[in-house]
Amino acid sequence: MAVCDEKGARVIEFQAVRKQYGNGTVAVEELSLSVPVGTVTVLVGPSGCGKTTLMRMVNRMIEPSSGSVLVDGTDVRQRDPAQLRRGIGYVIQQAGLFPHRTVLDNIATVPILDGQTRRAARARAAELLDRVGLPAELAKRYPAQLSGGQQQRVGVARALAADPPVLLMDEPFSAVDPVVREGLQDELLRLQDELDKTVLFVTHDIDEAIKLGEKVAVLRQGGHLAQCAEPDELLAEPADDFVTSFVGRDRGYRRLSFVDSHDLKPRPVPTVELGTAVDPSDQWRLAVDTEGKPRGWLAPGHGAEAVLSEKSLVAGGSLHQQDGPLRGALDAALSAPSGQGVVVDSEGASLGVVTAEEVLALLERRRAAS
Ligand SMILES: Nc1ncnc2c1ncn2[C@@H]1O[C@H](COP(=O)(O)OP(=O)(O)OP(=O)(O)O)[C@@H](O)[C@H]1O
Repeated sequence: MAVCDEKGARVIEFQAVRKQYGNGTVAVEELSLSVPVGTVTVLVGPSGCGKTTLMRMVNRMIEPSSGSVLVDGTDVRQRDPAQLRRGIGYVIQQAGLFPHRTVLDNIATVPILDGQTRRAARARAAELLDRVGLPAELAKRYPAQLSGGQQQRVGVARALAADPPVLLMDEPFSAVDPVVREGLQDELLRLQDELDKTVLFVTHDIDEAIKLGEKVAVLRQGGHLAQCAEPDELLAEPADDFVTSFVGRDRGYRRLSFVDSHDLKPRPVPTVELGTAVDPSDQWRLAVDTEGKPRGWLAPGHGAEAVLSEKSLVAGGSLHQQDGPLRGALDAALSAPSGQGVVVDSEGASLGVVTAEEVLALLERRRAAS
């Protein structure tokens, strides 16, 4: 049986928990898993594999048939459910907001129940609105007057309002489109950097799991824990055929997200500055602004303009942040019209270029060295 057993403090601990529903369905089968303090642990697996059941056992919305769930070292059965839930934020798909309360009052609900004055709770709610990246003018709107992504942000703000040490998030971003979803994921990572909550996050999307989880627990049908590992390890060494097929065919490429690029050396590239005169050339040249930030490429044969303007340029590819994950470097090279990925510093100024060949050669050298 795969077990996720960290040394050190754990906030949530599942000890041989099993759940069989009244109709005989075994949703979770003798599963042990611990969620370390201050980490994001993701439960991922196909539909019906028991993720939600497992998560809801933490706040006693569902009771296990056998085994125990501990929060902060105490069996949750010894805790009063209402009191237990105050210390556990809960975010669900479609946000689950109260439709007849304004955004601000939705966020302030739990602190008011907790005994805060309406004024203090609303002030805190306004602060949280800002923290989850929503403009203050949305405060007086009702949930139906928000987009799906905005509603999800309000859902996250509401869960954070009582400042709970633990957050349960059940497919919170699955109802929004991929672009909004990516924004919400980035926001969660940024918030987590500041807040250091212990988060148990459920998704059926392996990409989301790998992006968000410091630990990823892969479940398979019948609530079996197939593997629990850091994302990099999951991609590098899937425990069995099920995990291999679940993490997908392009896992080699995706794994580059966890490989650093500190020894990748950008090469100098011929550059031309926007707004200046340029001569013709048979090479691709990188166009930059006065601060050295890339603005696009000037194709071979172009030039001889009195003043170089944006309309002469071919749009550039993605940019690779110096020392960022190697996937970014390969992507920059593959997406650039010149085949040369631009490496930028923290200010966004160009440091030079790398080709896909150079990225692969670096990987080869590292492999040989290890
Ligand atoms: N109240 C219930 N009574 C009987 N069976 C249930 C009940 N709730 C869930 N199940 C069953 O238990 C299994 C696990 O369900 P659960 O909702 O935990 O899975 P899940 O992994 O969260 O699925 P999804 O990704 O589709 O939300 C499923 O087979 C489901 O049909």
